[in-house]
Amino acid sequence: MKIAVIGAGAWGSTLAGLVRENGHDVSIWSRRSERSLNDTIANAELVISAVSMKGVRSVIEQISTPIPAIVTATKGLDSQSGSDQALPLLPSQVWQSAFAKSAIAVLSGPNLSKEIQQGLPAASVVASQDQTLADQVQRAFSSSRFRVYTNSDPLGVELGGTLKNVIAIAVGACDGLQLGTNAKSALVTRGLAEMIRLGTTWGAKSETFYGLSGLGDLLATCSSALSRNYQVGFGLAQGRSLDEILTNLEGTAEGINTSQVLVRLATEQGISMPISTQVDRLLRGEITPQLAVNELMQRDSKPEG
Ligand SMILES: NC(=O)C1=CN([C@@H]2O[C@H](COP(=O)(O)OP(=O)(O)OC[C@H]3O[C@@H](n4cnc5c(N)ncnc54)[C@H](OP(=O)(O)O)[C@@H]3O)[C@@H](O)[C@H]2O)C=CC1
Ligand SMILES: O=C(CO)COP(=O)(O)O
Repeated sequence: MKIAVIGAGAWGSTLAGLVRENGHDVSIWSRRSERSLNDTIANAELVISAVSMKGVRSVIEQISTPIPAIVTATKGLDSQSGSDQALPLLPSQVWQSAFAKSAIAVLSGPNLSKEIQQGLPAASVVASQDQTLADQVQRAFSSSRFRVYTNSDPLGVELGGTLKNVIAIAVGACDGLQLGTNAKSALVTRGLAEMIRLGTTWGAKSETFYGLSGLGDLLATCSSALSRNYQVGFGLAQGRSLDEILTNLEGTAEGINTSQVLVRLATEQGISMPISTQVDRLLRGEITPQLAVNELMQRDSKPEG
């Protein structure tokens, strides 16, 4: 297949490597490429977008050629949408609104790019309402070291990968404060409950969040110092400023933008997101990591659920 990958960051380069290894004809575009974006994607049967959320709209605006099928691997929420109770758009929805006729799939899962680049085994999920596309993408990526499942709940798959980044910041802070394994397990579990509460209110299936793109990615991101989101939380707990952390961070931590968009809308909609709310306050410099822990521990007693 002729495949074009947009974005030559950590994830775009890794994804390009996976499909190239499977014998596909792969071209990759970045802002530093000499070849234009439109030339790069012309005649591609599949376009894979792995740009960070802040680049999605600007990339789309540059495209003037039709695209038959798009796979988006971005994990974020669009900050230009989602006011007055309207839901913020997910990356696939931004693509779909610009390319109404294109088939769209999302790729998400516990996929720390550095481990995949080292050749370590991993699994992922491709979700689409178009089963033919999901099957095609599954075949394009599957190998003895990259196992791909299909899923028919793209909204749940995309939200899982997006929301877990906020929880990973919380867990990074928990580890930075050396609060122990019990606290970390509680955060991950209650974080998942929060993801499911919001996700199902927004229309995703609860069971999707127990799969690779939800719980799977939550576990990967919350247990690895390779995660940029985890590193942000860890650094804040060690007393470093967000500016200093971002200056030294290798790559994008989507949870920062996601928490802002998410918490604003969850508050408007009356959806309880206590962990995400404390992460948002922490990132805004409104609270210290230790005070955020105190606030979470001293919330009103309630049944689990
Ligand atoms: N790294 C990982 O392990 C994984 C990352 N992801 C997700 O993939 C996305 C990209 O992550 P990653 O590659 O790690 O991040 P990097 O920081 O390594 O790369 C950022 C990417 O976004 C592009 N980009 C950023 N701003 C713009 C802009 N204004 N216009 C156009 N392009 C822009 C960059 O383009 P350019 O190439 O031109 O510099 C680059 O390709 C994120 O949403 C992330 O959550 C998902 C799974 C795993
Ligand atoms: O999404 C990821 C792993 O699945 C990458 O996590 P970070 O963006 O936190 O590095």
